[in-house]
Amino acid sequence: MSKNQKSTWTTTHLGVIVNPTSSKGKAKKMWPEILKELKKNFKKISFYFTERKRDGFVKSRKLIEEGCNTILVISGDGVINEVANEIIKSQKKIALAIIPIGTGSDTAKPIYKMMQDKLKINDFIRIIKKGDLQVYDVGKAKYYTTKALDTRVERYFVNIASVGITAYISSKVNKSSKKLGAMSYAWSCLQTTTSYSFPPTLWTVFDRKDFPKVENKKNGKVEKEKEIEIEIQEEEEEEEKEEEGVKEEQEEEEEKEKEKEKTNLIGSHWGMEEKYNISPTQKKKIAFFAMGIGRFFGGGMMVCPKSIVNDGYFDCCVAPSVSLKETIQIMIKLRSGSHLKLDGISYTRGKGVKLELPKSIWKLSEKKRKKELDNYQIELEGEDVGFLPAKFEVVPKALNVIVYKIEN
Ligand SMILES: Nc1ncnc2c1ncn2[C@@H]1O[C@H](COP(=O)(O)OP(=O)(O)OP(=O)(O)O)[C@@H](O)[C@H]1O
Repeated sequence: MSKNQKSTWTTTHLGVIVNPTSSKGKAKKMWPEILKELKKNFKKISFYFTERKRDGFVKSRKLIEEGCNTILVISGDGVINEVANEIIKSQKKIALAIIPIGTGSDTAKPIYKMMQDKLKINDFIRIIKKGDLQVYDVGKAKYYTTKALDTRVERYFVNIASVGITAYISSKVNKSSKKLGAMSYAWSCLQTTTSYSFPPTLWTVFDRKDFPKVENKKNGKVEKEKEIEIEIQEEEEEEEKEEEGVKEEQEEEEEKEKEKEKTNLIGSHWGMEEKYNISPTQKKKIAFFAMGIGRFFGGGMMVCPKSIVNDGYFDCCVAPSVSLKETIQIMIKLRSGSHLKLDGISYTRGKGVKLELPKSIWKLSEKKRKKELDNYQIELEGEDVGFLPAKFEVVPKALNVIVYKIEN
């Protein structure tokens, strides 16, 4: 295998998964033409349409059982994620290929070196047949799927995972008809920025590796990190003052004990500490925390512009909670990746990340806590999948992807 971990792959049995609903039915319309071309190039083809949400998991398991050695996904990021999960879990050497037809299609952007919009069906098929295979790291996320925080699952991601306003936006976009196409994200972003309450969040990066410092430019200034930093300690003290006199001393003691038990049970110790070097836990009100194997999310926002798909690290980008105007400024700069120059943006690498809820959340009534958890959602490849607390780890070189290589 060459230095950049590329090799050539011959597809002997091609499996295809088509999401007929992705990009408002575009994949379904294009399928007859795609199938005709595929038949000219591949001897053995099996294919399925996804019939409902999460059907990508089921249909890709079928293709793996049928012995396919390449699975081509014709869809957006959501179904790509489902198929990638089954390929990784199978532990078989199966190549993932993509014809990106989705609303956002962010996963495919590094794979096709941003050329995907210029490529025609024939080009995609030629690339898949040529079989330039690249090894990808993937992320493994462990999080809660219910607001009662009683069900915990693991799921892989091949592009970006994030929490904060970005996950909140994803949940809004996914509930919408996506009728504005890629603009759906921008529209929901504008609507959400005015209604989202930026919550205090705790995060720990494991095996942290910092980039050399980027100089801040005056015209791109947002409030200094120091100014927006909210110490959770202060908040807790304030809340405690408010609570003073409301509860009997004994009741308070009992509550503290219960709280301790609960935070110990939920996400406070997930075995990351033994495995990696720990950096100090940060406590801040944030706009978002994104960690990337890939570079893009939200339909073309380059949140992790320095990310390398197989360096063994997540690129972690943390945006502070600032004013509405400045949040919009960050969102605009995300399109070109120039947000890294803004004050208050933190950008580092790590092999693992732990994201936790502030302790103050346990002082809320169950009803209020469940409502507050809307601000602590997690999105993987644009799908809102669950809630904090959560841990994320890089699984190095876990997936083989057929990529576009510029030919001389
Ligand atoms: N036949 C179907 N009916 C309803 N939902 C489906 C169907 N097939 C797949 N899904 C679900 O649709 C969601 C979105 O799919 P996908 O990501 O492929 O398209 P998209 O939303 O247009 O693109 P992107 O994620 O790139 O914005 C996924 O959660 C998937 O499970």
